[in-house]
Amino acid sequence: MISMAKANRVSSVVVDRTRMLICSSPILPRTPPPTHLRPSMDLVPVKSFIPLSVKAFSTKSQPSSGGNGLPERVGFLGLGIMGSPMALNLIKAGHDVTVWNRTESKCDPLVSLGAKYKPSPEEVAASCDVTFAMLADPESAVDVACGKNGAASGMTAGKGYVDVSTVDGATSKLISEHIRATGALFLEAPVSGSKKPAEDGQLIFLTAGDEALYERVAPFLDVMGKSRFYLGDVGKGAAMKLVVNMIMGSMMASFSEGILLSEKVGLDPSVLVEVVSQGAISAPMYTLKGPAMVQSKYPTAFPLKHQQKDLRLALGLAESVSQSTPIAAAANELYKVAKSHGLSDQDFSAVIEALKPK
Ligand SMILES: NC(=O)C1=CN([C@@H]2O[C@H](COP(=O)(O)OP(=O)(O)OC[C@H]3O[C@@H](n4cnc5c(N)ncnc54)[C@H](OP(=O)(O)O)[C@@H]3O)[C@@H](O)[C@H]2O)C=CC1
Ligand SMILES: O=CC(=O)O
Repeated sequence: MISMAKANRVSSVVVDRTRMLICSSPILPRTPPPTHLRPSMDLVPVKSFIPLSVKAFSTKSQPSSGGNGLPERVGFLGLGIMGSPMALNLIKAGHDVTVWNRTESKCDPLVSLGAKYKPSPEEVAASCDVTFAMLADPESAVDVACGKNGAASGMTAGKGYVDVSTVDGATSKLISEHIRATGALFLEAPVSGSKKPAEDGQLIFLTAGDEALYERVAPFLDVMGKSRFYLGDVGKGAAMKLVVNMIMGSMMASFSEGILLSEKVGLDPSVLVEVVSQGAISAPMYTLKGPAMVQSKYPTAFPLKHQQKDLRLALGLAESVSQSTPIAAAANELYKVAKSHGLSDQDFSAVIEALKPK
């Protein structure tokens, strides 16, 4: 179902995976649970632990089968900027997709294209072999997976849960615990790449958790993405994603300062964007967003509130290993100011507004 060119790109990363597994670093030290993980939350209790049987699944990435020879039924929870195009690509590729979203109306376009609808995460999980979740933040990811009528309540042995939201490692481990207690398998698989790569099936998956599930869902990841990395134990995928987005948030803050400084000293900021694009610090992100930023336009691809969330979580990760991150800490403050100016739902490039005199 994927083109040969795409298949080749994907397979080259899979070969590299062996090296990545060998190079993986020790597990990070434990950190105190964040507020949304504390016991006051209305979570469905973890059932008694059922040992995993990785032998239950093939270690080959295809064919995609629910273990009964029939095609896997795929669930998708969370149809925001990212989840909608990801689920759409699965439908377009001919998969049997069942969707749920908190705001039900967002399911309609996908249902009109052939998706099934279920009224709760639990019912999606119960009716599907593998369920993906693409949710806003740690709180919503935990609620949808482990809360009342959450996905874990519909999980049983033989099923799989793949959380592609950007969350911290502690959140991912909590969700993993709830899912695995049902006998099902868990994979965290946050994505690098924004709205357009999601639409184009060009995301980069940063996965960790049950390797048998990684192999099993590889055909789906290959529909939605251009490459995939398997990084080891639960938490490693979350950590990789947070480090990448920490760098990205600082880059955007620095670019914003440059645009405004160039303007103030009488340079044309559009020329600055062009100069940057031709040199060693060129980045697709600058080329894509720079021209609009110069015109004070921020069409939302990656909401600013999510970038600030990622910086916050990355700073927590850094603190847990006593790694100094002063640049990211300063950038985080800037995104917080931007949020206080009502820019949460704008693209994260709107952080430049926080540097303008009000
Ligand atoms: N946009 C991007 O460029 C990228 C985003 N990401 C990450 O992917 C995730 C999703 O991002 P994106 O699609 O942009 O975000 P959106 O804000 O567009 O969508 C968020 C989704 O989460 C749901 N949601 C939020 N709160 C709750 C809740 N309490 N209970 C149930 N569902 C809830 C929303 O439901 P509803 O529709 O009802 O509001 C919606 O489906 C985030 O973790 C983000 O950091 C990763 C890579 C790129
Ligand atoms: O998380 C955002 C992205 O562009 O990647």
